[in-house]
Amino acid sequence: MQGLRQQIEEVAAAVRQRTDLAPRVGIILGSGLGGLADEIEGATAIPYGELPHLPQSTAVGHAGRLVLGELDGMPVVAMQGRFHLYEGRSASQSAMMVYVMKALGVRTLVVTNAAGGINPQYRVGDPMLLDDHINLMFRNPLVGVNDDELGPRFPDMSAPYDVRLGEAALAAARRENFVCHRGVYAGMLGPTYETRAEYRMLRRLGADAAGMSTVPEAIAAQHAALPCVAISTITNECSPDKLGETSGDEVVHAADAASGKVRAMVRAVLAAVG
Ligand SMILES: O=P(O)(O)O[C@H]1O[C@H](CO)[C@@H](O)[C@H]1O
Ligand code: HPA
Repeated sequence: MQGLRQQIEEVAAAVRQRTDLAPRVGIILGSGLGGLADEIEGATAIPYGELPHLPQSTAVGHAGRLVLGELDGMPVVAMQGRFHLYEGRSASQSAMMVYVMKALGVRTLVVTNAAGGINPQYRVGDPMLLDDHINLMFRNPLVGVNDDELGPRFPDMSAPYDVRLGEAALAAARRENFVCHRGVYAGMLGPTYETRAEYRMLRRLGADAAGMSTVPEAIAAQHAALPCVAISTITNECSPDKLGETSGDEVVHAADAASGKVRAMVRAVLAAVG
């Protein structure tokens, strides 16, 4: 067995020692969105430090543990904290948990994140369903020898985000009467936020929002043939003509304040998974 697959199996085996629950949906909780895990019933929480091969999660607003249990009757596993490239992780490390979740039984992945709104129509607190992304991290989790048991050497990326499940998330926004955009996420390496000129460039490239995560996870999901839905919360407005200062605390606070909208959308996806 190749190194990565062995690590995946060992992490999954360590999780199985802690709970019999076989999760069907995996949820990655972004900055300020970890509170959704508190709604999981019958929860088993496992700090990443108690699992093999996993680094500590160091990002602000990321608790760093896996939570397994039921959300609206659906068996789920939630990552309360993710691994970013700017924490010094390789793209492969930052995406490994996607394969672990699949090994545990997950068949759908829901990814959430905090992002800067580049589209001038976007306001702080608005959710954005990812329609597509642009990988400007210049890193890819699939670099290296491909393990054909995990997925194909050259995965198709023409539609990385599941349209039907995305529609269910948008329908929740319509039902609950809040604005939800559908747009393109630019994945940046970070940890600096972007300069005015960079935001202007990103807009010209066709991006609606920018963040420092999600892309490696979505690539791994595509590689592993896991349908994926991703939702950003716009935490700072960064159209170049009205750019102010941004801080990590401001981002976490804005994501937390708007988290009820993302929670409603995640629940709608769970209901649509059936
Ligand atoms: O994408 P998540 O993990 O939500 O976090 C976002 O917020 C942090 C910056 O404030 C970066 O980590 C960025 O990617
Ligand atoms: O403006 C941003 N840029 C990159 N990542 C982010 N995460 C939250 N806001 C931002």
